[in-house]
Amino acid sequence: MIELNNVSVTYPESDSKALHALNLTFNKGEFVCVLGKSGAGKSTFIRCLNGLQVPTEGEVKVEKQTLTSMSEPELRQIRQHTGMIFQHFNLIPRLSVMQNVLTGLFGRRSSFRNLTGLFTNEEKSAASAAIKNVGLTGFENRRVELLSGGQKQRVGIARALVQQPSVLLGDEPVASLDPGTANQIFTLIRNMHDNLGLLTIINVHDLQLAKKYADRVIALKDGEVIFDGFPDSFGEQAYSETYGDQ
Ligand SMILES: Nc1ncnc2c1ncn2[C@@H]1O[C@H](COP(=O)(O)OP(=O)(O)OP(=O)(O)O)[C@@H](O)[C@H]1O
Repeated sequence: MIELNNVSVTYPESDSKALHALNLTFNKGEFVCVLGKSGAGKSTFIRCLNGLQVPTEGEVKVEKQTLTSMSEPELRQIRQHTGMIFQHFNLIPRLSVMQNVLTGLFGRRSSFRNLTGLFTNEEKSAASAAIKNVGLTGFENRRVELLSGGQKQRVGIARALVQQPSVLLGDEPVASLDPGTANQIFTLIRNMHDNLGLLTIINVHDLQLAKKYADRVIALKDGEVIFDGFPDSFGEQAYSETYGDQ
């Protein structure tokens, strides 16, 4: 479970708040899409959920523990169980699919073992299973720079999967993909979410994707929550409030 209590973020050298006193609770099993136009605060919000962004006010609690008061090992433990997928995939282009997926295991290994680049057979089997789950069996040794955008995002998902996450966060993971591929990636994420009983929170530009895949939609405007409810309840009024100038 993730809980935000009065969370605000003000960036240095900025007059306005990127997030404004957010109070939200997310439970295991929820598939949440976060909508909002450019600059609404979606990325800042997602980054607050795994401690990449520290709130200027308020607190974020994960499993009842406050992120900001956690020790480094505790924070590592939380991050290890939080998979993250990104718009630009954040892969290492010259490395293979297998090597990229194995980096998902770094959080649970010592820095020394990570430096050696050596992995146990068990770790390699876990990575192979994740690669199979995203439909990339046969591509294990392919350099990721040679893959299509959709295939790269599948590698990103496999890297998250190998972490054995309980939470999956996505910052515009399909914004660089064509609509057909975006749908395939969302189907894959939704299946993974259902099979593993995750809490999934994803920023998305496309309202249709949010309506099709999410259980809950949150809309942000100028750092404030202006809608929080079922996708079917997100109608014309909410749309124009979110994307218009009202
Ligand atoms: N590092 C930063 N320093 C200063 N201001 C920032 C920084 N990052 C974001 N902002 C500002 O905070 C606000 C929210 O930005 P954020 O990136 O969270 O929005 P977003 O909804 O994710 O936008 P987009 O869809 O364009 O990625 C914006 O006004 C932005 O200009």
